[in-house]
Amino acid sequence: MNKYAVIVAGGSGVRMGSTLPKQFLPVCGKPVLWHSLETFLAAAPDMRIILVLPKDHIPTGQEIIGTTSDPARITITTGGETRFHSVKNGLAAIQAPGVVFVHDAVRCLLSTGLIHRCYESTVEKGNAIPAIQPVDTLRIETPDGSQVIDRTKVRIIQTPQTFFSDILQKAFEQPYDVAFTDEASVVEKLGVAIHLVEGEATNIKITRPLDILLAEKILKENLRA
Ligand SMILES: Nc1ccn([C@@H]2O[C@H](COP(=O)(O)OP(=O)(O)OP(=O)(O)O)[C@@H](O)[C@H]2O)c(=O)n1
Ligand SMILES: C[C@](O)(CO)[C@H](O)COP(=O)(O)O
Repeated sequence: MNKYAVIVAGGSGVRMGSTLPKQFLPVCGKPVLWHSLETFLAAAPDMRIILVLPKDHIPTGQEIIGTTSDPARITITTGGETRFHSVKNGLAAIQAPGVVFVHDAVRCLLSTGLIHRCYESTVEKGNAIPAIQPVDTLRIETPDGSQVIDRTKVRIIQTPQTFFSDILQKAFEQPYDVAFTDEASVVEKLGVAIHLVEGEATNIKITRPLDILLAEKILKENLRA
């Protein structure tokens, strides 16, 4: 079956507060984005990657692709106004039916094992959304204050969110809604059931400066293991 990774790197990284968007910042000497590309290239020899980049950073992206182990398997497309629009642009570059992994470029610590788990679960159940359990106590704000909620019923959602291309492309024909914070929310609006798979605690989304330090530490430990 054809395998496509749509790796979205079209954001500006406001919460990181750096001039250079966070996907280009170094972690262990290589750009964040490079680590994500290499893991997808390593996951399957027939994996093709569609990399979604901000318009102004396409030359930087091309340079990074040139330093990967297989630049020929990576094509570039331009990002949009929101993550939804960037994913939609990426999906437009898919030429033939297959399984599609939509992944945040800034979750650069995912393992090939997680990619394989998502693939197998998609083939079996139609889609796969990585999720982990919260470790903190959770409260929801109410008009009177706040109420504790049952954390055993809550999951933290990650990427790669994995689907068959036909359903994903159809879902992304829907008009944009601010409630679309990930692919699962877009596909679910078509009435499709969403299947969670076990995510990884180390599959963090690099968002703030602290996350760069955490990513360095996790990557060094992984390399040692
Ligand atoms: N218009 C956008 C916005 C986000 N993304 C990508 O979606 C992923 C997750 O988004 P997020 O962490 O929110 O990134 P930013 O939007 O860049 O960060 P911020 O919200 O802090 O500005 C990132 O890899 C980001 O580059 C994208 O491709 N296109
Ligand atoms: C897709 C995602 O990473 C799942 O946790 C998340 O929803 C992206 O959110 P952001 O607002 O773009 O950071």
